[in-house]
Amino acid sequence: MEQKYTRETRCFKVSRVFPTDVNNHDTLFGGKLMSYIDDIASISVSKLCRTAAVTASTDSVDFLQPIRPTDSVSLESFITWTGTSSIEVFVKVIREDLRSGDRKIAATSFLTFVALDEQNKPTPVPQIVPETEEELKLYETAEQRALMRKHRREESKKFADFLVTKYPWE
Ligand SMILES: CC(=O)SCCNC(=O)CCNC(=O)[C@H](O)C(C)(C)COP(=O)(O)OP(=O)(O)OC[C@H]1O[C@@H](n2cnc3c(N)ncnc32)[C@H](O)[C@@H]1OP(=O)(O)O
Repeated sequence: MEQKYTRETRCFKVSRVFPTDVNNHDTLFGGKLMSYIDDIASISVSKLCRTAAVTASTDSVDFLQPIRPTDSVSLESFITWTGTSSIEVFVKVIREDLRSGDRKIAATSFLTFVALDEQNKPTPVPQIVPETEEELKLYETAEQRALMRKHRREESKKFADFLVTKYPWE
Protein backbone atom coordinates (compact mmCIF):
# COMPACT_ATOMS: atom_id res chain seq x y z
CA MET A 1 0.00 0.00 0.00
CA GLU A 2 1.39 3.41 -1.01
CA GLN A 3 2.08 5.79 1.89
CA LYS A 4 2.58 9.54 2.14
CA TYR A 5 3.76 11.72 4.99
CA THR A 6 1.27 14.26 6.32
CA ARG A 7 3.79 17.00 5.54
CA GLU A 8 3.56 16.14 1.82
CA THR A 9 -0.11 17.19 1.92
CA ARG A 10 0.33 20.46 3.83
CA CYS A 11 -0.97 23.66 2.19
CA PHE A 12 -0.87 27.27 3.32
CA LYS A 13 -2.76 30.33 2.11
CA VAL A 14 -2.68 33.92 3.40
CA SER A 15 -5.16 36.62 2.35
CA ARG A 16 -6.10 40.16 3.19
CA VAL A 17 -9.71 40.90 4.12
CA PHE A 18 -11.08 43.20 1.42
CA PRO A 19 -14.24 45.37 1.76
CA THR A 20 -16.11 42.99 -0.57
CA ASP A 21 -15.33 40.06 1.80
CA VAL A 22 -17.05 41.43 4.91
CA ASN A 23 -20.61 41.24 6.25
CA ASN A 24 -22.61 44.03 7.91
CA HIS A 25 -20.68 43.46 11.18
CA ASP A 26 -17.49 44.36 9.28
CA THR A 27 -16.09 40.86 9.81
CA LEU A 28 -15.15 38.24 7.23
CA PHE A 29 -18.30 36.72 5.70
CA GLY A 30 -18.70 33.11 6.91
CA GLY A 31 -19.49 31.84 3.42
CA LYS A 32 -16.27 33.35 2.09
CA LEU A 33 -14.27 31.57 4.80
CA MET A 34 -16.06 28.28 4.05
CA SER A 35 -15.17 28.65 0.40
CA TYR A 36 -11.47 29.24 1.33
CA ILE A 37 -11.64 26.14 3.58
CA ASP A 38 -13.09 23.85 0.90
CA ASP A 39 -10.61 25.21 -1.64
CA ILE A 40 -7.46 24.65 0.42
CA ALA A 41 -8.70 21.27 1.71
CA SER A 42 -9.20 20.06 -1.87
CA ILE A 43 -5.58 20.92 -2.69
CA SER A 44 -4.29 18.84 0.25
CA VAL A 45 -6.47 16.00 -1.05
CA SER A 46 -4.99 16.29 -4.56
CA LYS A 47 -1.48 16.24 -3.10
CA LEU A 48 -2.36 12.95 -1.41
CA CYS A 49 -4.20 11.04 -4.10
CA ARG A 50 -3.56 12.80 -7.45
CA THR A 51 -6.99 11.62 -8.66
CA ALA A 52 -10.38 13.32 -8.83
CA ALA A 53 -12.07 13.70 -5.44
CA VAL A 54 -15.31 15.18 -4.11
CA THR A 55 -16.24 16.72 -0.79
CA ALA A 56 -18.41 14.10 0.94
CA SER A 57 -19.01 16.04 4.15
CA THR A 58 -17.90 18.89 6.37
CA ASP A 59 -18.24 18.03 10.07
CA SER A 60 -18.52 21.63 11.18
CA VAL A 61 -16.86 24.97 10.81
CA ASP A 62 -16.28 26.39 14.25
CA PHE A 63 -15.99 30.17 13.99
CA LEU A 64 -14.03 30.93 17.15
CA GLN A 65 -12.93 34.53 16.49
CA PRO A 66 -14.20 37.29 14.17
CA ILE A 67 -11.79 38.20 11.35
CA ARG A 68 -11.61 41.94 10.68
CA PRO A 69 -10.36 44.06 7.76
CA THR A 70 -7.24 44.92 9.83
CA ASP A 71 -6.37 41.20 10.08
CA SER A 72 -4.76 38.78 7.69
CA VAL A 73 -6.42 35.39 7.38
CA SER A 74 -4.15 32.33 7.08
CA LEU A 75 -5.34 28.84 6.37
CA GLU A 76 -3.34 25.68 6.86
CA SER A 77 -4.61 22.30 5.73
CA PHE A 78 -3.28 18.77 5.88
CA ILE A 79 -4.56 15.22 5.64
CA THR A 80 -5.12 13.73 9.08
CA TRP A 81 -6.40 10.25 8.22
CA THR A 82 -7.37 8.02 5.32
CA GLY A 83 -9.83 5.15 5.11
CA THR A 84 -10.06 3.07 1.93
CA SER A 85 -11.26 5.82 -0.42
CA SER A 86 -12.12 8.48 2.14
CA ILE A 87 -9.75 11.22 3.22
CA GLU A 88 -10.07 13.38 6.33
CA VAL A 89 -8.62 16.89 6.04
CA PHE A 90 -8.09 19.34 8.88
CA VAL A 91 -8.12 23.07 8.23
CA LYS A 92 -6.82 25.55 10.77
CA VAL A 93 -7.60 29.24 10.29
CA ILE A 94 -5.41 31.85 11.99
CA ARG A 95 -6.23 35.53 12.10
CA GLU A 96 -3.35 37.92 12.63
CA ASP A 97 -3.92 41.52 13.69
CA LEU A 98 -1.61 43.26 11.22
CA ARG A 99 -1.09 46.25 13.54
CA SER A 100 -0.02 44.31 16.65
CA GLY A 101 1.02 40.92 15.25
CA ASP A 102 -1.37 39.22 17.70
CA ARG A 103 -2.49 35.82 16.37
CA LYS A 104 -5.51 33.73 17.28
CA ILE A 105 -7.07 30.51 16.02
CA ALA A 106 -10.14 31.94 14.26
CA ALA A 107 -11.72 28.72 13.01
CA THR A 108 -11.16 25.00 12.61
CA SER A 109 -12.78 22.46 10.38
CA PHE A 110 -12.69 18.77 9.47
CA LEU A 111 -13.79 17.77 5.98
CA THR A 112 -14.05 14.37 4.34
CA PHE A 113 -13.33 13.87 0.66
CA VAL A 114 -13.74 10.70 -1.39
CA ALA A 115 -11.26 9.86 -4.17
CA LEU A 116 -12.83 8.82 -7.46
CA ASP A 117 -11.53 6.81 -10.40
CA GLU A 118 -12.21 7.54 -14.07
CA GLN A 119 -15.66 5.94 -13.78
CA ASN A 120 -16.43 8.27 -10.84
CA LYS A 121 -16.36 5.33 -8.42
CA PRO A 122 -14.62 5.51 -5.01
CA THR A 123 -11.01 4.40 -5.40
CA PRO A 124 -8.31 3.51 -2.81
CA VAL A 125 -5.96 6.25 -1.62
CA PRO A 126 -2.44 6.19 -0.14
CA GLN A 127 -2.25 5.79 3.63
CA ILE A 128 -1.10 8.78 5.64
CA VAL A 129 1.93 8.77 7.96
CA PRO A 130 1.78 11.39 10.74
CA GLU A 131 5.02 12.66 12.32
CA THR A 132 4.54 15.72 14.55
CA GLU A 133 2.70 15.74 17.88
CA GLU A 134 -0.23 17.65 16.34
CA GLU A 135 -0.42 15.26 13.36
CA LEU A 136 -0.26 12.19 15.61
CA LYS A 137 -2.97 13.49 17.94
CA LEU A 138 -5.31 14.18 15.02
CA TYR A 139 -4.50 10.80 13.43
CA GLU A 140 -5.17 8.86 16.65
CA THR A 141 -8.56 10.52 17.17
CA ALA A 142 -9.68 10.21 13.53
CA GLU A 143 -11.24 6.76 13.62
CA GLN A 144 -13.69 7.89 16.27
CA ARG A 145 -14.69 10.90 14.12
CA ALA A 146 -15.09 8.59 11.08
CA LEU A 147 -17.46 6.37 13.11
CA MET A 148 -19.53 9.39 14.16
CA ARG A 149 -19.73 10.49 10.52
CA LYS A 150 -20.89 7.04 9.45
CA HIS A 151 -23.66 7.19 12.01
CA ARG A 152 -24.60 10.75 10.98
CA ARG A 153 -24.69 9.76 7.32
CA GLU A 154 -27.12 6.93 8.06
CA GLU A 155 -29.32 9.37 9.98
CA SER A 156 -29.11 11.92 7.13
CA LYS A 157 -30.22 9.28 4.63
CA LYS A 158 -33.22 8.39 6.79
CA PHE A 159 -34.05 12.07 7.14
CA ALA A 160 -33.77 12.62 3.35
CA ASP A 161 -36.21 9.71 2.77
CA PHE A 162 -38.70 11.47 5.00
CA LEU A 163 -38.43 14.90 3.29
CA VAL A 164 -40.61 15.86 0.32
CA THR A 165 -39.23 17.20 -2.99
CA LYS A 166 -42.36 19.19 -3.82
CA TYR A 167 -41.78 22.95 -4.41
CA PRO A 168 -43.82 25.29 -2.14
CA TRP A 169 -45.98 26.54 -5.05
CA GLU A 170 -46.93 23.05 -6.25
C1 LIG B 1 -14.81 19.33 -4.75
C2 LIG B 1 -16.29 19.62 -4.81
O1 LIG B 1 -16.71 20.74 -4.69
S1 LIG B 1 -17.33 18.29 -5.00
C3 LIG B 1 -18.98 18.89 -4.88
C4 LIG B 1 -19.68 18.49 -3.65
N1 LIG B 1 -19.69 17.05 -3.43
C5 LIG B 1 -20.45 16.18 -4.14
O2 LIG B 1 -21.14 16.52 -5.08
C6 LIG B 1 -20.40 14.75 -3.68
C7 LIG B 1 -21.76 14.06 -3.81
N2 LIG B 1 -21.72 12.69 -3.24
C8 LIG B 1 -21.22 11.65 -3.93
O3 LIG B 1 -20.82 11.77 -5.09
C9 LIG B 1 -21.19 10.31 -3.23
O4 LIG B 1 -22.12 10.31 -2.17
C10 LIG B 1 -19.77 9.97 -2.66
C11 LIG B 1 -18.77 9.85 -3.81
C12 LIG B 1 -19.28 11.02 -1.67
C13 LIG B 1 -19.84 8.62 -1.92
O5 LIG B 1 -20.26 7.67 -2.86
P1 LIG B 1 -20.90 6.27 -2.41
O6 LIG B 1 -21.07 5.43 -3.62
O7 LIG B 1 -22.08 6.54 -1.55
O8 LIG B 1 -19.70 5.71 -1.59
P2 LIG B 1 -19.60 4.53 -0.53
O9 LIG B 1 -20.82 4.39 0.32
O10 LIG B 1 -19.08 3.34 -1.26
O11 LIG B 1 -18.44 5.12 0.40
C14 LIG B 1 -17.15 5.38 -0.11
C15 LIG B 1 -16.34 6.03 0.99
O12 LIG B 1 -16.84 7.33 1.23
C16 LIG B 1 -17.14 7.49 2.61
N3 LIG B 1 -18.28 8.40 2.69
C17 LIG B 1 -19.37 8.41 1.91
N4 LIG B 1 -20.18 9.41 2.27
C18 LIG B 1 -19.59 10.05 3.29
C19 LIG B 1 -19.93 11.18 4.09
N5 LIG B 1 -21.08 11.86 3.92
N6 LIG B 1 -19.06 11.58 5.04
C20 LIG B 1 -17.90 10.93 5.24
N7 LIG B 1 -17.52 9.84 4.51
C21 LIG B 1 -18.36 9.42 3.55
C22 LIG B 1 -17.46 6.09 3.10
O13 LIG B 1 -17.30 5.99 4.50
C23 LIG B 1 -16.42 5.29 2.34
O14 LIG B 1 -15.16 5.43 2.97
P3 LIG B 1 -13.99 4.30 2.83
O15 LIG B 1 -13.82 3.97 1.37
O16 LIG B 1 -12.77 4.97 3.37
O17 LIG B 1 -14.44 3.14 3.64
